[in-house]
Amino acid sequence: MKQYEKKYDADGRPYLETSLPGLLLTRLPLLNKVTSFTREEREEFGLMGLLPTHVSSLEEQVTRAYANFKSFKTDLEKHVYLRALQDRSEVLFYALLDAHIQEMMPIIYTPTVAQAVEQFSRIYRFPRGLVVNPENIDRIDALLEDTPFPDVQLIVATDNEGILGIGDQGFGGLAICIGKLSLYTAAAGIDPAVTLPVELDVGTNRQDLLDDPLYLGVRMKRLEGQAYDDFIHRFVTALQRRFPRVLLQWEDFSKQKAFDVLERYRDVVPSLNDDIQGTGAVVLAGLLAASKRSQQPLTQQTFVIHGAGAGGVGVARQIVRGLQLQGMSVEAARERIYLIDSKGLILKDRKGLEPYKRELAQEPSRVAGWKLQGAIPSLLETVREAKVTVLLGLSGQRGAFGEEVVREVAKNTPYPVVFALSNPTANSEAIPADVYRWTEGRALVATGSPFDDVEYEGALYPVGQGNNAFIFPGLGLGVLTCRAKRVTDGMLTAAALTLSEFVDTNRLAQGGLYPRMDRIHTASKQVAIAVIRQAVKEGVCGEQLPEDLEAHLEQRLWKPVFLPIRKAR
Ligand SMILES: NC(=O)c1ccc[n+]([C@@H]2O[C@H](COP(=O)([O-])OP(=O)(O)OC[C@H]3O[C@@H](n4cnc5c(N)ncnc54)[C@H](O)[C@@H]3O)[C@@H](O)[C@H]2O)c1
Ligand SMILES: O=C(O)C[C@H](O)C(=O)O
Ligand SMILES: [Mn+2]
Repeated sequence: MKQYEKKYDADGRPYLETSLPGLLLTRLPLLNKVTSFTREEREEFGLMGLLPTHVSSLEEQVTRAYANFKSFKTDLEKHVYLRALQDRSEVLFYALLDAHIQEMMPIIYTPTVAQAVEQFSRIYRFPRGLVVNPENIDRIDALLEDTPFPDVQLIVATDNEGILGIGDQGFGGLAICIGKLSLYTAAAGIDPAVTLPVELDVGTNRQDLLDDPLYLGVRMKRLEGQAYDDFIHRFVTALQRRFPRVLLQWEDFSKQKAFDVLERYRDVVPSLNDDIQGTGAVVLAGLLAASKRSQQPLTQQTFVIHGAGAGGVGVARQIVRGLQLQGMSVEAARERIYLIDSKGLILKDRKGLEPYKRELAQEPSRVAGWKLQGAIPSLLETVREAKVTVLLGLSGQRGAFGEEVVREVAKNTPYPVVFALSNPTANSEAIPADVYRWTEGRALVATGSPFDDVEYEGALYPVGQGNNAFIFPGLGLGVLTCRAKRVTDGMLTAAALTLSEFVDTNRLAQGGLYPRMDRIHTASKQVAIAVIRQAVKEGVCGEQLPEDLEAHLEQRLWKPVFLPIRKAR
């Protein structure tokens, strides 16, 4: 169904043209102006007696919506309110978000989105996105014909197995795709009408979900092996047929599947895995900012990555690229990175070592002289013996960076770097206030979920949010704008370098390694420009763009304003 067409009047002013009846306009989130339908529109669409007398401005509506938002006590209630608002009027939702991004980001995204995922079958309201499951995959071409908008350019899809740090969530993972796409629009001005969240409902291994009478997903154990691969393959090939230029973001796939799916399709459709690549880029940006702050070159650091899944390995790979740019060989760079999973330090001689961990496993000879309690070095032992200076947490293990470990890092360097990147907040490897205390305020800290700035001994330390949200919206804007055929590693590195330069000097001097969240628009635009320039360099652009990219981007951004609506004649 074509809901509307965007047109321009004789003076070049945009308006929406639709043939739908008035009542439907009040039910469709991209057409609904709520109390802002003008007198002319009310007249033209037969809404005269159906709406309140006063015609509100968008600002008045934002004020009213904000008061409503404030009236809710819990974060989950606030989330439900915002999501319902989004389903009622996208313009109002994004205008409200724009005005209060710092306050509302944690409600639509981490940490509250984790509760929304867990409670999804209880808070469900309106359909949003596409649900693909083993019962309808046979008709995938027909499903893709029925999307609410005919020009899908951007998809976030999940198989729900590794949601944030809370694991297999079955059907509820759709809430993450919705949240990520909201950020694409809020941060990078992507038109909501070209986005589509996709639920790949391939089952769940959570017995409690399967036993829950209210659970909304397919009631079966997860598809695995060939059946899983076939399912994904049918989805991707149907997408290629229907939306050949769509950018596909894989989200919260777990471990081996995350790597397999990314590799299988990254040269087939423009696609990225946010947890592997977006996270890698955002962490490299933070490390470069840390290095600027401490005046200690990246090449002199020794890294521990705690957690060797999509996030951890993605970060390791991107650090290797960062070190290569500074003149190190791949081999030397890999030797600097110690990857730790639930079994301890990953060594090359481990039996049954998963393929995606191999490139980053260390030679056993490198730990031969270490003083160890057991056969495999623990986190603490690795930090001590390898003289680690940078701790990166991507394990989802709450409190994994305890006092002993952090103090040990602080012995090895004047500027210990501690990034507790696991989400949501409850899964954070450390609490920033503790880290500052344990390091006498010397640490350079970042977290995956938002934390308040910390006051320590009279000084204020802003805690930067090291979250891929600083990468994917700008990356997507860049890819869509130049119609890039691929998402390359070079584009992610370019995004990281640009973001690292973006933190202002004052904030950096206080130890803030990422911009404040209310600068995410400007940061995303700069990321987009860097991505486009890199795409041009690598010859993967599908479109020639004008020299003044900033102006070009500015005029193509979707903005939350009510456009006039006219009846199609
Ligand atoms: N800040 C960000 O932008 C960002 C981005 C991606 C992931 N993350 C976070 O990283 C965490 C992991 O996500 P993922 O996508 O890599 O998941 P994943 O399922 O792919 O991998 C999880 C990994 O955690 C590790 N792990 C589990 N228990 C451990 C233990 N006791 N000790 C050490 N390691 C252990 C394992 O190595 C496992 O491979 C999550 O909490 C997620 O929120 C943060
Ligand atoms: O969703 C986030 O907040 C970041 C990341 O993609 C994650 O899985 O934790
Ligand atoms: Mn994720």
